[in-house]
Amino acid sequence: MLRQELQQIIDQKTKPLGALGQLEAIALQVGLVQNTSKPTISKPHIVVFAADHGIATTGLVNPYPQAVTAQMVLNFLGGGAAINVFCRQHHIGLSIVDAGVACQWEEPLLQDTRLLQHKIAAGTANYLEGPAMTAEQCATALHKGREVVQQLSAAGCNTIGFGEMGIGNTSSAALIMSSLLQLPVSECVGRGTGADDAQLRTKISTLETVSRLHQIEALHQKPLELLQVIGGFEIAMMTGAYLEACAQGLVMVVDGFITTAALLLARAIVPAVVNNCIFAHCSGEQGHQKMLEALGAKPLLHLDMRLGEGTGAALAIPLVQSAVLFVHEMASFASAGVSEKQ
Ligand SMILES: Cc1cc2ncn([C@H]3O[C@H](COP(=O)(O)O)[C@@H](O)[C@H]3O)c2cc1C
Ligand SMILES: O=C(O)c1cccnc1
Repeated sequence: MLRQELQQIIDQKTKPLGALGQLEAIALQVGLVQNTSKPTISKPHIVVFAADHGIATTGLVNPYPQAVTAQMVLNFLGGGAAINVFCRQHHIGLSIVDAGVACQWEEPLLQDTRLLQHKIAAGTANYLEGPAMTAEQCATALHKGREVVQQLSAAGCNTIGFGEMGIGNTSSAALIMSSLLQLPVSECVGRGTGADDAQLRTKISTLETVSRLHQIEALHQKPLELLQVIGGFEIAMMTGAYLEACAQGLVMVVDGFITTAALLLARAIVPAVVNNCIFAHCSGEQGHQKMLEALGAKPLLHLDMRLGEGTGAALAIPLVQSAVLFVHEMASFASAGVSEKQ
């Protein structure tokens, strides 16, 4: 049995039993995902999906203006965002996807292959007024997310993390969490990019209205409908991306609040998707810890980060690499002539 074989390899390394803690669990998990006693991390990659949210034009749920989404996409392409810094530091590949940013790019950006152009529409519709997207838009977004992962997998990437950029998307994530975990909206909504007390009260009451309007409580076994009525294009593409990464046998490193909400959707569609997931960190966004508990996840890092973009995943990928490297490179008690426990 592979599990026993891997455990034995780990236990025979020159260290007290279990002394590499969570790294040992990760080594075992990566071996099982890759179905080998010699796990490897090759071409680790982060994909940032960017899209706008109709609700963000109201200013009821987001401290920053909608225009920041497009501005941050330009910042990603210019190499100046946090995710750029961490990916450069750790030699992680980075792709930026326009899933539905509310702007018209001009030349030469339209020809710039570093921005994957999968714009479904210029932002979702405002879900205070109706469904965020049509069923067709939702299906197309899921499919595009799958395609992005297929291409990376075909190019030799076996470890992937997802990030997002979309002003207002902590609201979609909170509604997804509320429905799928059957929790009151108020327990799922956090301050996002920094709502003050008054803004937080408005955000909660607005999202409670949305929850009633679309009866999201009743959609907990209908993840696609839920995604369609209150989701975002970046969240839909991430959901498809998780499903494809699972189908391709990739290791997935899960980032923060919004990316975990997309994973909750993917899990509602294919429960086994979580077997391939390593949880990078516990975000400072209220609600993330409860999401992680619901998934039975033990995040690697606790840094009070609440940024998104895949930043937590980028910081955790080196730890996953360390876990795999010790399996390959550490001596065993026998090979190094070290005495075992009496
Ligand atoms: C400059 C800036 C850079 C960011 N990078 C990620 N986010 C994060 O904040 C947004 C969600 O928060 P909310 O729901 O409160 O709008 C997302 O775009 C997320 O990725 C950013 C937000 C800002 C302002
Ligand atoms: O945890 C996250 O991913 C997060 C939290 C707040 C704002 N944006 C992202």
